[in-house]
Amino acid sequence: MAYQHTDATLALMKRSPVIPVMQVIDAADALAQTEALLAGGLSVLEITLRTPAALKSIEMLSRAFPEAAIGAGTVTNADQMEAAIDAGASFLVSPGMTRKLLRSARKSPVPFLPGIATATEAMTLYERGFRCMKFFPAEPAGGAKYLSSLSGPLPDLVFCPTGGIDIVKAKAYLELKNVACVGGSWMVAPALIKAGDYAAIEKLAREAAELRAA
Ligand SMILES: O=C(O)C(=O)C[C@H](O)[C@H](O)COP(=O)(O)O
Repeated sequence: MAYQHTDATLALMKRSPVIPVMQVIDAADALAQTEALLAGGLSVLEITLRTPAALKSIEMLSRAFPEAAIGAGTVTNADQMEAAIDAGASFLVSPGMTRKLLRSARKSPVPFLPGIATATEAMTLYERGFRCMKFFPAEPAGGAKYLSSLSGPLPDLVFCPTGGIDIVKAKAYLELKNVACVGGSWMVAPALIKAGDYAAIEKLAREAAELRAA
């Protein structure tokens, strides 16, 4: 059975060439990061559920910035999926996929982007009706060359590579025909956040927003 949010997932992936993968410290930081990223032209934002402030931030940001797509990342179990949806996340991302997550995704009102790192995992998801997937961890798993090799036998699949990507690598991934967008944290690096350098975040976001998928 085709995954019901496939078209919505694809539209989301095509909305922006880069999805920033954010770790938020607190509400003030979440707000400042989001303002900088939006000012730079990136409007699909993934807040990882890796910090205690994540869920509350998703709730606050999705109210404050209805023009942006505020999603939840690092969704590794069904309870987190439910909590992220309750907080108002407009999409959900996982580094992988489990049976339970896929079952919950079928009931979710918002798109879910599951992760794969091998041809077998990609085929398993395809068998379950998914066409859109995260390729994680992109660089350690084989990089652009590896992902490009999947497009021959698996031409219907569309990927968002994430993990170890910077602006230069992002450009190479976006040239692949099976890539719609890339994910990464380089424009919201912990050092920039620690220094409160939101101007640099805006500048890096602008540079990322100017990249284009082939
Ligand atoms: O949290 C998740 O859902 C993940 O899958 C991991 C993140 O996407 C990567 O940590 C981002 O990669 P970097 O750009 O190398 O920091």
